[in-house]
Amino acid sequence: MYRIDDTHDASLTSWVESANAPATDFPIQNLPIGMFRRAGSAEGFRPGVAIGDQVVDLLAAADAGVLPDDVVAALRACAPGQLNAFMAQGRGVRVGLRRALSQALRQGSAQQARLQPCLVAQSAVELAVPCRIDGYTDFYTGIHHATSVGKLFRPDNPLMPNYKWVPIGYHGRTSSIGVSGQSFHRPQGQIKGAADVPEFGPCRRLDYELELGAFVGPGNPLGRPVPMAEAEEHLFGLVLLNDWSARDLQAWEYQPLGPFLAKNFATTISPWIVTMEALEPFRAPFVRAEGEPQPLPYLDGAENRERGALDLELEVWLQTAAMREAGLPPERLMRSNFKDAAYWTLAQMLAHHTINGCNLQPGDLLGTGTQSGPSPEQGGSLLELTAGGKQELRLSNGETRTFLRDGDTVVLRAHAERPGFRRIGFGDCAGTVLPAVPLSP
Ligand SMILES: O=C(O)/C=C/C(=O)CC(=O)CC(=O)O
Ligand SMILES: [Ca+2]
Ligand SMILES: [Mg+2]
Repeated sequence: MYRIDDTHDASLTSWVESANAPATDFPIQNLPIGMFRRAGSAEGFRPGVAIGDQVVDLLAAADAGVLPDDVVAALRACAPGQLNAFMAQGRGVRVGLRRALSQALRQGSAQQARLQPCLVAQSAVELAVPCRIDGYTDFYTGIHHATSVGKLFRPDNPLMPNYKWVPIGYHGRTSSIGVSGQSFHRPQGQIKGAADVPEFGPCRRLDYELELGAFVGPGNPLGRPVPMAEAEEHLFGLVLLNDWSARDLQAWEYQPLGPFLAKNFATTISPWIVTMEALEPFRAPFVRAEGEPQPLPYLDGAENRERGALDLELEVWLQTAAMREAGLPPERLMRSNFKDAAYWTLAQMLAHHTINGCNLQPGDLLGTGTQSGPSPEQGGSLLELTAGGKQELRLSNGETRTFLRDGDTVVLRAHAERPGFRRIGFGDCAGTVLPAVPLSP
């Protein structure tokens, strides 16, 4: 088990000055991992770590002799643009990288001269989906989201009786997962019309969903469930995830098999994977309130009860085309906290996913489901914030929204903070809606 160590020390500062700014998402205590290349170049994407407004080129750092041998071997085993071989190694190698970089990037480090040439400005790079994602599963752990969306879709039966026993999920699609900066065309399809005869056209109720995505590190062999006591060892780290949703397509198509074309046209993730180690100081007890069903034994465990939850602030911001043209920044629509929103922990999602023998693989992505807070203004989707499209949201520039318009950019943000520790951020997860593509005749 990994616990807080000197890499979390709040007094640590870096010789990369921008990493010491109080508002940075990427202080020396974070060290998230992503895939980058110089903007506009045709070179392969390579592994990097964000520090302040810079990226440490990890292969260059390996050549400079700054990283331990097992870390270097795992990084060199990665195919271009694919972190999977590194992810497969598990916690030991990941902690080795964290400790080595924490030492080398510290103020006063003797390795500064060797590491300095391995830095590239974030403003000069482009980022990619960090690994090959063979499997993507989206859970439904946000109980406030499940209850309010359930009321809209099924007024008599909002929260199904299985909800408090089974971490509900569905298998999503990997081909349309993109990284922050992704833009996508408004989907079109079948929309429920009068008398159960559908209309065809562009989605009129386009929405976002505020989620976290957990990347799997080491996988499990087919037929061998991961017990709760080992589940955390299979988690690599977290990103933000926007599960763009076409609510009108969804309402018509979802019964009986669940989401299909309403959710597979685009999914946007943030580029930097914040490791489980960086989040260590923000673990929180997982408590089931009095009177709630206790998890079945295969979803229960001492470590999960003690520290299965995560204290993470989540936010949704919107920048409309008019705001952009007027030079106005995005505006915050809501905030929630993962520990108040999720009915199941990451470890429970992972253990449940494998209990039937299903094999997870390094680089698989588990979406948490929409993380709405307990009060109505904490909805993690427009569907909730506008009561199903019935109450317009008024923006500070005078515009209104029920659902997304073409040109809208949605930005998800997250950070963890706690007295005595540095604030850890995730960077932006931004995506923009483009107009629907007319069908060719
Ligand atoms: O049928 C329903 O109740 C709703 C299903 C979903 O919206 C699926 C989903 O993406 C769940 C989530 O993000 O929490
Ligand atoms: Ca979702
Ligand atoms: Mg999606």
